[in-house]
Amino acid sequence: MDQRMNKEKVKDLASQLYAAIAELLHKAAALLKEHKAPIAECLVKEIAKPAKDSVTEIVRSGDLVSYCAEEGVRILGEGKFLVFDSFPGNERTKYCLTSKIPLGVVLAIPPFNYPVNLAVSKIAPAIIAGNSLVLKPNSAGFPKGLTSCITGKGSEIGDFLTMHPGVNCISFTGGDTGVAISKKAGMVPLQMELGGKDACIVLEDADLDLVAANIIKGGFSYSGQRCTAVKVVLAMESIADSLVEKVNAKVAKLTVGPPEENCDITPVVTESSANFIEGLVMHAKKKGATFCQEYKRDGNLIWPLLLDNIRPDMRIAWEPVLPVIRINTVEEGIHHCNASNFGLQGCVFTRDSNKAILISDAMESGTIQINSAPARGPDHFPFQVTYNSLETCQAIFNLCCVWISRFEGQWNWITRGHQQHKPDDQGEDHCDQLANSFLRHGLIPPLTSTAE
Ligand SMILES: NC(=O)C1=CN([C@@H]2O[C@H](COP(=O)(O)OP(=O)(O)OC[C@H]3O[C@@H](n4cnc5c(N)ncnc54)[C@H](OP(=O)(O)O)[C@@H]3O)[C@@H](O)[C@H]2O)C=CC1
Ligand SMILES: O=C(O)[C@H](O)COP(=O)(O)O
Repeated sequence: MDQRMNKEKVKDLASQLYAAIAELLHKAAALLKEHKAPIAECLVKEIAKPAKDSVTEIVRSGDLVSYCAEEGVRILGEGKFLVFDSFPGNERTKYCLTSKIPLGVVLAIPPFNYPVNLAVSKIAPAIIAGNSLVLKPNSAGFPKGLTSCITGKGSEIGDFLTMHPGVNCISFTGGDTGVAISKKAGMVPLQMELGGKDACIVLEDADLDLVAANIIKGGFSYSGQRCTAVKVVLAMESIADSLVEKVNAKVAKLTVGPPEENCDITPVVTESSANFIEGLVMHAKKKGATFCQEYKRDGNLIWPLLLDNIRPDMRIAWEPVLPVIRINTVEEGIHHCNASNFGLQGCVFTRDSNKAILISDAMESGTIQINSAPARGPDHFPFQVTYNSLETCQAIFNLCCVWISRFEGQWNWITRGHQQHKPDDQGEDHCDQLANSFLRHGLIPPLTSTAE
């Protein structure tokens, strides 16, 4: 009896769910912004992100949480209404209503480089859509059970989490690890944002001052460790000398040192990262690349370096090291860009808008910026990717499809369409799952048995 009453209560609450969660998210956003200074300090200490960029990341994350709350209530409130006779051979005897329902438990795994922003970009959409969430590695501020945090090394606990039968969706951002996860995870929806090899194609007619400024911003901010960093410059031979000169002049002005002092270039995240970069630099040197600056390293701190006359047979370096490949035709540039499997973003610099559009179309990357460096933000813009960067979309819900038959003047609800969630060990049905979801959200009190 109590169970039934609670299920009724769940139905009553359904219309309030999104609005109630949106309120929680707005509170979380306000908390994030209120505590931006101590949280940013953690980023400075843990990942050596320059202090001002760390604060920006927290503020931007707060804004994103609020944005998800606002958009979520609108988007999730929308459904579809289809009529049977819109497909050949049918009469209007049936209708179909679709709405969105939660997937269940979402496992969120963000990377090191935007630990707050890329965590909230998974948390907020999952939560507003009515899911509960397990985050590796951090989370706070929601009712008990709605979000959980499991810390540990990915190499040790990763398989346990990603192959856990209670997980209904995995939202991952990182490198090749995502490819391995996709092979192990089985039949759960995956949202993957993986690495990018973002190319910057520069044509003869480009505004070279603008290009140089964007190469510096795109290639060297957070020491080149953004997935949207410019990773290779593909410059037409006729302007390459002039462009390299302008970029070099700006590289010389970059400050190098600790994140606390807001230096432009700060230590890369781990010693193994620094060793990896050094390996690539040494390989390029052996193969005859032109070093525009002296290669300099102190521990994990690597001074910014532009490597000119890079050829495709060199294992091209990135992070605070930026390679320049000189090209003679646009086709050559497109070919180098498309040789990578990591088509996250790219950019084209030219004054010719027709060419810009044609080249953008030919570049096999999710997003191409014209006359501007690659960037994910503003965070509400679509962030499309191709190939091993995989599909990206942070909205997390199932489409709940309801067919309605009109039969002899009556409306019959005949089926509830697909639900991709895995039933748990207790064989929860959809309504139980919703009820438990509400419980987890703290929107209804726990069931108490009055039967005895
Ligand atoms: N496309 C995009 O939007 C973005 C992509 N990136 C990419 O992320 C990469 C850098 O981030 P990084 O953190 O080094 O990436 P990794 O792929 O190494 O790690 C990403 C996350 O996965 C965890 N992990 C590691 N092994 C496993 C496993 N077996 N199962 C489950 N989880 C696991 C890591 O935990 P642990 O740290 O404990 O190992 C970490 O939390 C770069 O390639 C960058 O291009 C970064 C930002 C945005
Ligand atoms: O994916 C990343 O590395 C960050 O989300 C980059 O965001 P940005 O390009 O807006 O700095």
